[in-house]
Order: sequence, then C-alpha cells, then structure tokens
Amino acid sequence: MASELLGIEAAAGSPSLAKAALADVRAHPGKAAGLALVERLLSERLDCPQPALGLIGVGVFYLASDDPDAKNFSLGMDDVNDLSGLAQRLAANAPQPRDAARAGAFVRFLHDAYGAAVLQEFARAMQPGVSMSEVCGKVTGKSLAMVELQWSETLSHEPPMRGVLPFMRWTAGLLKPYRFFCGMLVVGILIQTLYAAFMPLWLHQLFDEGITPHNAGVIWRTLALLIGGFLVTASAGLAIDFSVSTLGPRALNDVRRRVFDKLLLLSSRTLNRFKGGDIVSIFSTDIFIVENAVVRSVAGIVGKVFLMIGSLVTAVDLDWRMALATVLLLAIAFWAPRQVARYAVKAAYERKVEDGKLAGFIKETAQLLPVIRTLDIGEHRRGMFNEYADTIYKSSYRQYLMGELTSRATVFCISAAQLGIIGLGAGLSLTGTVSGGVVVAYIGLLLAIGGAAGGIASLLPAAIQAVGSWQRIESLLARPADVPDAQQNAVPSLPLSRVALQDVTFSYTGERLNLDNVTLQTPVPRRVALVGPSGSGKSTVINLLSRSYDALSGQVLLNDIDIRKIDNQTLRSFIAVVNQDTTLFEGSIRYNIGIGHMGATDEQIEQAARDAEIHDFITTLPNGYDTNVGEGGKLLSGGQRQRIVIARALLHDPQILLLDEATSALDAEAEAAINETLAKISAKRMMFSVTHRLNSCPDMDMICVFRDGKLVEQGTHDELLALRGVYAGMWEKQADISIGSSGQDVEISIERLRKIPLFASVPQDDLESIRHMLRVEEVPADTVLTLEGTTTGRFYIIARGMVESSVLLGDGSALIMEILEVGDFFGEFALLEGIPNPTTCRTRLPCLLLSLSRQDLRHVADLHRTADEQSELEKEIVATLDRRLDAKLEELIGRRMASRQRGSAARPAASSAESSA
Ligand SMILES: Nc1ncnc2c1ncn2[C@@H]1O[C@H](COP(=O)(O)OP(=O)(O)OP(=O)(O)O)[C@@H](O)[C@H]1O
Repeated sequence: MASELLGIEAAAGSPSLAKAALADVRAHPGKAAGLALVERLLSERLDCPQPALGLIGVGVFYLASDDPDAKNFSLGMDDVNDLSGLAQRLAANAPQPRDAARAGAFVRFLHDAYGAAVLQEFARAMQPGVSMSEVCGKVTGKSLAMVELQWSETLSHEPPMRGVLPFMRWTAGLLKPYRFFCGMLVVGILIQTLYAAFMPLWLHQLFDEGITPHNAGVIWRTLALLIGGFLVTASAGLAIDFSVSTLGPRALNDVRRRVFDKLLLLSSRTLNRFKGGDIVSIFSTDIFIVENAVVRSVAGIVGKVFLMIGSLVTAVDLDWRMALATVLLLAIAFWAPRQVARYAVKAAYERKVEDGKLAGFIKETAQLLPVIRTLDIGEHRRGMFNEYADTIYKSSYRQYLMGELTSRATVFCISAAQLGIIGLGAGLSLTGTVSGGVVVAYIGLLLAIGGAAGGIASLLPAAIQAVGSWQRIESLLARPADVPDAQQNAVPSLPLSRVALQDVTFSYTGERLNLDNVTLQTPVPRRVALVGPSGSGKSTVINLLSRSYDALSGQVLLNDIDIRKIDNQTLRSFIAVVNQDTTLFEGSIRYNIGIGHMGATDEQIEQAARDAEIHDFITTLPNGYDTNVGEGGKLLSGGQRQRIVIARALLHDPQILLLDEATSALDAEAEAAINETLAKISAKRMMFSVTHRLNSCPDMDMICVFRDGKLVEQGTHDELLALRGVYAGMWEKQADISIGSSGQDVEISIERLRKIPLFASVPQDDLESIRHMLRVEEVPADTVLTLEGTTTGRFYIIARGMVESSVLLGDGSALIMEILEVGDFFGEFALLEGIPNPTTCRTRLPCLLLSLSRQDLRHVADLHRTADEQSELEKEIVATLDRRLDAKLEELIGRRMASRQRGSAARPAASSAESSA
C-alpha cells in the first residue's frame, strides 16, 4: 500500500530496506516498524530530505496501517489550516494520533488530486529551510492557502461511525434536563424489575415453604405479595408510558432546535457541501426515526437490562456457582452479536446517506421537469434514478439483513447460554449440590432473562436504524459554526467614504482562482458596474463585499477597515444585496418588507415600498399590506416580488447597494420599469451592479471589466471605449441593439447586422429587408429554441438574456458548449435546407430575441431579382454557413472527445454535474 501510494515498485531492494528499518526500530525503541520502513523508502528510494519523513512519511504510514480504531478521526476545517506547523511538528516529534490522521488525509489528497509523481515531487521539495508556501508553489503551482482550501474540500465531512452504546449515551444526555420524567421512568422501570425479580423468590417460597409443607399462612402471604406487586407494577407501567411519551418528543424537539440553530450558523461554503435533500430529510426523517426509537425502544431496552440485572442479583442469592456461570455465559452471549451490530450500524448509516441523495435527486427532477421535457432527457434521468434506486435497494437490503442478523444472533446466543445453565443446574441437582426448588426458581429466572434478552433483540433493528439517523444528525451538528464573524468589533465611521478590494484572491474550491489579485477602489457615493463574460467573477465580488465568503488573500475594505474586523450586524446594516432570486417568505407583504429591518414601523415599511414604487400596487389589493404572498411569493408576479425585495433592502437605508443581475430573471417590461426605480434609489448611495446588458453603463461612474477572475479594465464608459479592449468589444456587440422603454420593441441597426458574418456581403437593400423581417420574440427562461439533430427552428440574435448551447453525450447527459449573451446569435443552420442543428440552444434567463426563418430569407432573396442574382445571394449565405458549420463541427468533435476522455477518468456523476453547471 505504501509503495503503491508513492508510486514505486515494492519488491526491488526490499530486504535491505527492511533490515535497515529494523535497525532503526532497535535504535529507537517504541518506533513502529512500518513507519521506519516508510521512512527508509522515502529517504533511500526517493531521495527525500528529512522534513518529508515527518509529513509524508507519517501520512503514508497512517494510510497503510489497517488499524481501524487508530483512524477514528473526523477532520474539520481547522485541521487543514497550518500545514506548515503540522509538517514541523511531525518532523520534530513522535506523531500525535490526530496529527498522524491529518498527515494521512493530506497524503491521500495530494495523491488523489495530483498523482503519485507529484506526491514524490512534493516530498523531495521539502528541503530544510524551504517554506511550505514555496513547496506548494513549486510543485502544484498554487499558493499554500489554495492547497489547504483544495485539501479541505476533499475531506470527508462525516463523523466517525459509532455504535449503539454511544447512541444510548447521547440519548441519556438529551433526557437529562427532564429530571422529573426521567425519575418517573426509572422508578417505574425499577418497580417492574423488582417485581419480576422477586416473583421467582416468592414462587420458590410458595413451592418450598407453602405448598410442599401445606402451610396456609405462607401461601396467603405470598399470594398477597404477588397480587399487590402486580397492581403496583401495572401503575408503574402507566407511569412509564406517560414519561416516555413526554420525554421522546421533548428531547427530540430540543434536537430540532439545535439542528436549526446550527443551520443558521453555517457558512455558504459549508452549505454548498450538502446535497439538496440532506437537510430536509434530517428534519423530516432522521429526527422522527430517533424520536420513535427513544419512545419505543430505549425505555424497553433499559427496562429489560434492569430486569436482567435484577434477575442476576436474585440468581446470586439462589446459588452463586450457577449465578457466576450465568454471568459468564451471558457476557459471551452479548459480546458475540456486537460484531454483527457494527456492520448493521454502518449499513443503516449508508442507507440514510443514500436516502438523502435520492431525496435531492427527486427534488431537482421535480424542479427541472420542464427542462427535462424540453431537452428530452427523460430516459437519461430514468437511468440515473434506476442507479439511485439500485443503490438504495442494496443498502436497504444490507441494513435489514444486518439488523435482523444482529437480533437473531442475540437470541441464538442467549438461548445457547440458557441451555448451558439449565444443563449445569441439572448436573448440580444430581450431585445434590442444589435443591429441586432452586433449579425450578432458576428456570423461572432464565425464562425472565431469556424473555428480556429476546425483547432487547427484537428492539435492536429499530435502534440500529436510529443510530444511522443519529449519525446523520450528528454530521450536521458536528460542523463548526463557520459563518464568518468579526475578529474585532471595529465600526467604520459614517458616512462611508471608500470601498476597496486590495490584492484580493479568492477560490471556491481551491482548484482554480475565481478572483485573481483584484484591486479596485472607489469613493462613496459612486455607481459601479461589474461587467464581463459569464463566469468571469462578477458575482464573486458581490459575495466578498457582502461577506458571504472571505478572501483567500488580500483585503476588502470599508473606509480603511478590513470587513473581517466589522461585526456582522454592523456590516449588514451598511449593505443590502438584491439578486435575481425573488423568492419571498410565506406571509404578508408587510412581513416580507419588514424583515429588512426588524422593528420597523408601518410608516417606515410604507416609505420603503414607496421608494421601491410598489406602494400604489399594494394599496389596490383588498388586504393591502396584509395580503399573503403565498409560498415563495407565488401569488405575485416576478416584477412585484422583486420590488418587494428592493423595498426590504431599502428599509434599513443601506450605504451600499449590491445588485447582482437584479432584473435578469424578470420579463423585459418589468426589467425596464425596475431599472428606472433602481436608477433613482441608487443616486445617493454606493451601488455595485452586476449586469450583462451594457446599456446602463454610460451612466455609471465606473465600470469594472472582469475576465477569467481578473479585473482587466476599469474606467468610465468613454475611457474604456477609447481603450478598444474587452469592454469596447462587448459594447460593439451590444450597441445598436436597443430595447424600447416598454421593454418589448427591439431595434437593430444595419451596421450591427452587417457585423454578423452571415450577412457580411449581403447588399444594403437586402439587409434592410432582412432587418424588417426580423421578428421580436419574448421567451421565458428554460425554453429550448433549437434542438440538436433537427432541421427546424429559426435564426436568433439575442437582445436580452442568456442562452446556453449544449450537445448530448453518449451517456445521455448534456455537455455545455457555449454561454451566449446579448449580441450573440445562434440557430443560423436553420436557414439552410436540410442541415440539422449541431447543438441544442436553451434560454437560461428570460430572453428578448430577434428571429428570422428560412422562408423569410428566401423571400428576401426572391425580391426584385432574376434567378441568377437570387442564387448569388443565397450562394453567398450558404458558403458562409458552410464555413461556419465546418468550424462548428470541428469544435464539437474536439469538445466531445475531450469530454469522453474526461468521462472515462471521472465518475458518472461528473457529467451530470457538468450539465447542471
Ligand atoms: N459556489 C460555487 N462553488 C464553486 N464554484 C463556483 C461557485 N460559484 C461560482 N463558482 C465559479 O466561480 C466562477 C465565477 O463565478 P461568478 O458567479 O462570480 O461569475 P459571474 O461573472 O458572476 O457569472 P454570471 O455572469 O454567469 O453570473 C465561475 O467559474 C463559477 O463556475
């Protein structure tokens, strides 16, 4: 295993290495032989320096050793920080267990993410005096912080597997605050246990001292004890029922609260790691299963354990030899099934994880049903569903089988123990060591113990299922509360005078930089547009300004204060974010605006609604501000919802307004109206606005142009046009496509049309005719406009919105080819007879499009022309399209090949992730 990880041949030279390693062990008593061997491998076979023997040597040895208890660590974010410190400690001292686990996780990450060769290179680069930052930079090309982040993303965030006993301890901790009910439960169980324990003694008394010698007094006294005991036990049973019914729901309600509180404290980064269905199924399924187990199983198991202990005490009183044999045999009988129970708990947990995945998949399918239909990928999704269903079947099968086997193994072992004890009793009575009465009483005791053990065994499958659910609850509760919080409580003086990003780098996953050394600063008030192609990092700037994430390096400053030093509440009072998500909370309009500033008066709420220009609409509603908006706000239109979100943002009068494509999910008319409102409200405050349409840019004080995470240009509209760089190119693409104030008429100039290669050589008057033929189409998001392989469709120019072009791969998933934005065009092959569309084009956002059909083009070609001239025009267009088609097909083939190569290396899930990217 060690040589496999290090990518070297194990066999050659091994005997001498082993001998040398043994010598090391002799020289350093207490050193593990395996670690000595790994160190020898590193130093002699790979020529690694001394410092590498610590981090890499311990890590490789940790992974190669197969002691499961030594690996019972769950590593968190804190464990990936300070890689340098870890390496130094491991080089200098004997490894502590947690550090060894961290080293193992690091080696596993480096090996899996970069391969054995880079792992070797890393080890060799750890020369004395060379810092970890230099090693990371040299070997991976990334900063130390990036490598640590990338490593953290690979860590399993699951807590280590635990069994039924820790679950019992956890449950006891939950019940602790409810002392009265716990007391009632314990007293009830004790009464039941005592009765069950005394009953055989009383029976023994009845038989040996009452019935055999015909002593009526003893008979009546014993019968009275039995009947009295029975009545008290029945009342104790009622007390138990009452207390478990109260304890279970109360204790689990506390768990619900804790899980919900934890949810509110998780950062965006941590939340991204959960599957869609996970959190909901923790609340809806897991907590219920644990509650059910607490109510139905735990009291039963505890009662039966008490009963067995009570029976054993009685057994000692009857005959100590048989009692000793009973204890020994029972201990063996309970130990043996624990081995099966370990697998049962693991299977129950795996089943819960699979349930969560399926829930997420179903939720996604229900949400994206229209897309699935339009892309015609129902079969592909069914295939994925079948895979999930198969996995669930396998894990359910394991869960039930292991649960039942644990239960059966318990019953089997107890029955075998019972038989052994009866045999022993019979033997002892033959030699006259014990009386017949003792043996009879013992049989009664064994029946009680066997019954109790059988009862425990029958509750085990439910308890094991609950342990699986508990593990999932713990997987959320164990996450550190990592919403970024203030390191100091600094408060910038008001009014704000400067907002700046200083040498900021940022990455979401550590794989690549999503913001690369961005420096920008701007005085307040100022209106700043963030523009650039899709994926260039515009929204990431908004995420850092609103502190949804912290920069990897560099600073985000308000005045001259790093926002990490400003407490969250203060920061939130300065900043409001409006993005394209207009989902509202179920409740009244007043509630939905009012939560922008808790405690706001009705007048303040109405003023905010006026500023957002929604007050007049609200007053026309029969219930005015008390109108319920429905789930997610579905009773209102997108534009109305967005105005309510804007009113909410305005309610606390933010100094900085962050707009992240605030209007792109709305229809064109609503966008035009809301843009006017936004222009008014941003006049007197700082505004950062992410936008794809550049028409608002000439009015902005500053435009920041991003490309591949870099700030490539900044300045005013005129300055950037003069630069003739990225912005100028984007402007040229979008200029001359104007949308009227109603948001529904689109005008395109002849010059703009001429820049489309298709029309480059079309005579002026024909181009004029084509311009008139263009039809304006308003298309909602998620609409398929051209379908791969079909010959139908139209030619489109995008005036507003975003379109995604994709191809289907062999496995039925979609590969995104291009994101098309304002000024781009697609569907040109629909203008040719019989040429199938090479890609499927689907709107990502609501779009405004200009479109042309094949018939329209033919009609233009027919105008005032002889047959020869006609064919000239058509020929020209056909030739251009042919060239484009060739280029497109070449690109398609290349992308498909690349994707196939990636696909063969990656897991199947990767392609679907790509399609949903
Ligand atoms: N939560 C995330 N996890 C991982 N990567 C992300 C996440 N959010 C964004 N990214 C990646 O970061 C890069 C920048 O994304 P960002 O959203 O800032 O781009 P953008 O310029 O706003 O794009 P768009 O205009 O399409 O919204 C993209 O490559 C994107 O895939």
